[in-house]
Amino acid sequence: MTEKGLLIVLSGPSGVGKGTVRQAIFSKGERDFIYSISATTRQRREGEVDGVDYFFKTREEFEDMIKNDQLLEYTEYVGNYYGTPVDYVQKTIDAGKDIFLEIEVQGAMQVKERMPEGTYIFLTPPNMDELEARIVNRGTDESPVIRQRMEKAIEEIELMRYYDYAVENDTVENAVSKVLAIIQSEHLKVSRLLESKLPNQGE
Ligand SMILES: Nc1ncnc2c1ncn2[C@@H]1O[C@H](COP(=O)(O)OP(=O)(O)OP(=O)(O)O)[C@@H](O)[C@H]1O
Ligand SMILES: Nc1nc2c(ncn2[C@@H]2O[C@H](COP(=O)(O)O)[C@@H](O)[C@H]2O)c(=O)[nH]1
Repeated sequence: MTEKGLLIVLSGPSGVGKGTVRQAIFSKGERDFIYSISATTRQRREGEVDGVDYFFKTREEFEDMIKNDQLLEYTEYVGNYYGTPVDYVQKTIDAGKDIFLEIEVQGAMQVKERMPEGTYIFLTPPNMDELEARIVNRGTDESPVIRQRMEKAIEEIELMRYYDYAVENDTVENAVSKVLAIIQSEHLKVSRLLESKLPNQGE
């Protein structure tokens, strides 16, 4: 039996460092991880590339994706749609590769309903002042949007209990090693399960 890839959902409030931690994990090159590129109707930020950071869509295009069942999950977050194209996720897992979804909490809960076998990791900030400082220092959002993101963050942290793991992103290095340890242990669980299903070689 071929081992399927893991579905890894890295979630947590905006600005906590999901992207930073995920990129640091990918650049270590320890496994052949794949990133699930989301679709969004949000305006492209300076430096963002269509098809690399996001698939940038109009609202009409996004609503067509919803109608055509092309999304594993989607949500409206601070005035824009965000969603995960389903085909790519399924094909990657079937090909035996691990796929990372970097998404907010409402979407993560939808994925958990559909794919409970996934690994759900919630990244937490050391405290709320540090979270706000990270969003402000990133310099990508105006004050009203920062306020909305911080209000959302309080609601999102309430839902942390529905995740399999919580990892504090105090330093990127610490968070990366904790997430990698979780993935390694999830792989071990899958391998042991597969071994237990093989016919006994000694018989
Ligand atoms: N451990 C850390 N210590 C200090 N700063 C950090 C840490 N991790 C990330 N940052 C910084 O915090 C800011 C937000 O990080 P990042 O964009 O990765 O967050 P995110 O959770 O992916 O945000 P979003 O969900 O809005 O895309 C960035 O400027 C990043 O450099
Ligand atoms: N439910 C989903 N949330 C997503 C997806 N892609 C990104 N996100 C999350 O949205 C917020 C805002 O992102 P930003 O790029 O505007 O800062 C953040 O928490 C992202 O993780 C998705 O496909 N589905």
